[in-house]
Amino acid sequence: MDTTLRDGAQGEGISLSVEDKLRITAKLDALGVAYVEGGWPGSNPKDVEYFERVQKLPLKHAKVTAFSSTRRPGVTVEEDANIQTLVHAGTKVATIFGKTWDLHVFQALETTLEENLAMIRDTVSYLKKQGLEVIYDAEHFFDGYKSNPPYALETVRAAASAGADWVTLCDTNGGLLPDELSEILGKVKESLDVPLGIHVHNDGDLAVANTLTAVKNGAVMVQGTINGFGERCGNANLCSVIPNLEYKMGFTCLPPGGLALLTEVSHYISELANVTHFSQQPFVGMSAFAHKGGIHVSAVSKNPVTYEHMDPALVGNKRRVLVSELAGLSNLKYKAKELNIDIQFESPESRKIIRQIKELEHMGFQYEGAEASLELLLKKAFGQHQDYFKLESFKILMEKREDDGILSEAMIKLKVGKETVHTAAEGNGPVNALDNALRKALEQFYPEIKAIHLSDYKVRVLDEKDATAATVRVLIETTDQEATWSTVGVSENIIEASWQALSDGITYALYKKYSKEKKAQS
Ligand SMILES: CC(=O)SCCNC(=O)CCNC(=O)[C@H](O)C(C)(C)COP(=O)(O)OP(=O)(O)OC[C@H]1O[C@@H](n2cnc3c(N)ncnc32)[C@H](O)[C@@H]1OP(=O)(O)O
Ligand SMILES: CC(=O)C(=O)O
Repeated sequence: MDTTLRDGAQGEGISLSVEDKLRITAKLDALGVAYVEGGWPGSNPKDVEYFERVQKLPLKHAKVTAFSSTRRPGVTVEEDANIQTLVHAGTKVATIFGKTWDLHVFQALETTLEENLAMIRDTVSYLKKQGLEVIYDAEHFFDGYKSNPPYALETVRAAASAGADWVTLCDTNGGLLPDELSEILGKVKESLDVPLGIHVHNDGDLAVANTLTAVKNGAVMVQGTINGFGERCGNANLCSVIPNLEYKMGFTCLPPGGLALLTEVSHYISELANVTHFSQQPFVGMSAFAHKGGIHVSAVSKNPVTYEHMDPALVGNKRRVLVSELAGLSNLKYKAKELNIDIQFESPESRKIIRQIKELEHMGFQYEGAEASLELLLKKAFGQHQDYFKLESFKILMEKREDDGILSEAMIKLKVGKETVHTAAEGNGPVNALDNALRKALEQFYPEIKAIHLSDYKVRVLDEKDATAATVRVLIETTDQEATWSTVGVSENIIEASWQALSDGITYALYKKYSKEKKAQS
């Protein structure tokens, strides 16, 4: 059961529109998730609209479930607005959370232990009478059990005897240890005969471990979120839970082919949630199968099992090799093959380029984040590059006027083939002016440049103690309709570092286009 749209949306910085929620529901359905918890209709109009519209989605696998608490103390289910909105949400499944922990009964609900049991019973039996499948989430089950074992068991028995189809044990505060979970789950199984689920938070960084332990001990429903989004430190990350269960433990969670969609789904949901995807996320992160150390790459080239716990393709991810100051010849070999560069590996040039990369990284260049600059460097080292233009000079003027803000203007002189071009352009800053002047100069020769734009510009000060004289690294991301590529520049002068990255970005675009055309012709 995926709860990205409900508990995931409780994560700091996550806000999904109705449209986003519908698209995520369809994506989770395509992945093959059995239950999608879509939200809490009694909470806000967005979720009410979602439940209205989700009924029209043609879902193949997923049952959509709506969430709510049990009725409030001292009111009937018919009088409780939350329960009534839940019933009108139009789903066939409802998830209800109720209190297990006596401390919560006294201090959060401010009621009695008996009334809490009645709230659970009344709510579950009412929803069953409405013909709904009911998942009962026992909030704080483990903390409740530690505080008062008989009462904790009584709450879940109340839900089961009222007809709950599932009882989910929750580690709501996320501080549980796997051994504690096994022991308590064992006790629950002795006194409850209903399918058990598990819902854990990640405050002790153990949500995945606890979830796997619960499944090993008999839980048959897992609740979690894509990328582990969720309240505080998040929920059990389904992108880790699913491959561990399927690939390592032999359980089936998704229909055939589902596992291989996991990386795509994880990135898609990050994108819609507007959250940068965590590169080191196990299984689905960009770095999950990225090899940097020369020793690792050497061995992986011989047999990937040497440094990979599984084949990345099984979860739809792929192997990457990074070239940096920690590279050996093996990194270069792998990268050259990937980039289609013809290299004599045992040649002095290969050793020379590795040395050059290490020296450049020592100066502050960073090629693992700037693969386009690396590709150009390798092409140059092996005589396979082409100069599409050559800089003769540039000049930048900046003028601050009292009433008119800051004006930046760049003048640039380039050689393209035998012709010399001289142009000027303004910009809202010196780098923008330089970028505009460079494009203006080149557009008459390479009109395709119009389709290219800068999509990111990052500056990092490398040696802060030198204050304004410090070396800076500029990383630029350039985009056309098809792809995005990154380039790097390093200098004590921010304009020079920007120029290096800018000109590499444009050169790479031209190289990409013309090498594609050359290939098509041959
Ligand atoms: C463990 C979990 O993640 S549970 C899900 C948590 N998610 C959310 O809270 C997000 C959605 N929540 C909301 O939109 C709002 O909190 C609402 C609409 C549900 C309630 O809003 P309000 O009526 O203004 O109440 P408020 O949020 O201040 O307090 C929560 C109330 O629910 C009560 N409550 C808490 N758990 C339960 C429960 N299991 N059964 C019944 N009532 C409960 C609390 O005692 C408190 O009651 P009080 O107002 O009498 O003190
Ligand atoms: C139900 C729920 O979200 C929790 O206990 O964490």
